[in-house]
Amino acid sequence: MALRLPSPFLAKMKSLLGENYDNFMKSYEQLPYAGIRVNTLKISREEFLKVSPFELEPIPWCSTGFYIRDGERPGRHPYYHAGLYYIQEPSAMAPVELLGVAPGDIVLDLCAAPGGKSTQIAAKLKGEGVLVSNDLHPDRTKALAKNLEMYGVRNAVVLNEDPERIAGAFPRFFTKILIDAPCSGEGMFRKDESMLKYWEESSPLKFAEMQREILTSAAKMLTPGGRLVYSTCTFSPEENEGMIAEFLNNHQDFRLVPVEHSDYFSPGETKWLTGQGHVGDDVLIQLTGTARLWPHKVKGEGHFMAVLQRERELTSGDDESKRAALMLQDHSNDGTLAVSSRTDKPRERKGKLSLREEKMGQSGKNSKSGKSAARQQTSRRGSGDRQADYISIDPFYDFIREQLHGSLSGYPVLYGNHVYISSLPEDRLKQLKVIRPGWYMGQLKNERFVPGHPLATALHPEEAARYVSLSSEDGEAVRYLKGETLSISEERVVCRQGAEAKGYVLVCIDGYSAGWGKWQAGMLKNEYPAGWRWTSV
Ligand SMILES: C[S@@+](CC[C@H](N)C(=O)[O-])C[C@H]1O[C@@H](n2cnc3c(N)ncnc32)[C@H](O)[C@@H]1O
Repeated sequence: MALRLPSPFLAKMKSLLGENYDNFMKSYEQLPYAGIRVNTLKISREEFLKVSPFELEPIPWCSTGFYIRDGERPGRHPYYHAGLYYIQEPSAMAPVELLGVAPGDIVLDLCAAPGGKSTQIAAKLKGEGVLVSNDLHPDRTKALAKNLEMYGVRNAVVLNEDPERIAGAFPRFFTKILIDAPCSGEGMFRKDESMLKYWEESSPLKFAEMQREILTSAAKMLTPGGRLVYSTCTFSPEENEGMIAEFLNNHQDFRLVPVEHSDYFSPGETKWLTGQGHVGDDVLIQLTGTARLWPHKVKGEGHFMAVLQRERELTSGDDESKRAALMLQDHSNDGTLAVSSRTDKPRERKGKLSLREEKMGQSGKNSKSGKSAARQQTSRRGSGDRQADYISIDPFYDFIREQLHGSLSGYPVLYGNHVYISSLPEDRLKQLKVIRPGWYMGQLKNERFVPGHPLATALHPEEAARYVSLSSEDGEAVRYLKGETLSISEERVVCRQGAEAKGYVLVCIDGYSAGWGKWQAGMLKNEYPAGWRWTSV
């Protein structure tokens, strides 16, 4: 059925596009393009090209992105569950490519759910540096956290906050910021018809209001010399060139970094700004350096991107960014731990961490209830006992020493009896609504440590004491993903020197980690979490 586009939208596009309008309209006669992006945290691009179950065509603006043929079902392959690729609309892969992320960067993805761009940023960080992924909407942060876990990201913190509150906690802190802004979604009508339901003539102005606030908060968090990419999937000038013009007018210490225009990156439309208030000539010239992806010019949906940079000159406010860089360079001098399976337990902590008073997902404003939860735990364990406020983390250290090979670096954080390794010190997150303070290790239970699923998905087989690899082709992998117990002979359990086959096993699909199992006497007990299971027939 043909797409029924709202007539005020069509009239607007006609007046904006003039002679290009007919070409633009023809794009709605085509099917949207489907894409996947290789997750290089788990597999290299070259390896993926060798094992890909799909016919791939490179996406010109993203070296790890590929078009797949219409009708393919990439969500129904075991490699999807092993996190080898992310299913992503091709144009949506462009903004992160312009952010220039390098390992060691301190990155904020401010409007991040469900995590397409966060997983792309994480792949570029290669596990070094910090990724803070935030979304305002609590429900959407669940999908965000799950995707970061599925794709084996070790150094992400997930927040559910208003950007202005994050700005209060992290002034001039981030070297890179992405704002993939909430927008009127005009560029996605072909891909996602449901966007049409919410569109009204007034939508662009409504969203512009939100975007203005988000940009203003983000500006406070960027280090001097840092880079900010602003992107939308809409055509309206108020949300795009107009928003950036206003931002540059109000932020004299920012300049636009021009995007190199090409067959696919078209220049920003400065002539559309007429009547949008005063825009100086200097700003107008800069704005041509923004970029648009047009559905009638590229194989992808409509997108807009602007790259902004904060001037580098040193001011007194630099102290915080310098501290951030130092903090990341040295985890060892401030009471935090470099957790390594090859070294002994750090002595200064005596194997214990104090219980955190707030519970997961509770912000400073809810900390009262967090306190009472902690108190209840204390009283259950007996008042007057000085140990009552403490939980032994020893079983966790025992687990990593016995089961893992290699080093895990970061700040160990306890939320209740849940252990995380965070890329930020715990006190940096104190006042914020934290969904995940870091990489989830597992749970301390009855003086034992039960490893969590995200610990497994981010490991490589050589880091585990033992692993077993299931084939994606003979149905065994799907049976594991469905939660079945498998019969696995002892010879198939690959053990690190000195380890016996019995115990926790990293379960891999064609050599790529997917979850835990527990092997004993020829049987692999399934530890794949119920909520993640393969449900299609
Ligand atoms: C375009 S979507 C982001 C898509 C995401 N970047 C990705 O690649 O998967 C915009 C997101 O902004 C979130 N959002 C809306 N208002 C926000 C605000 N004021 N601050 C932060 N996030 C906001 C929405 O919940 C939505 O998830």
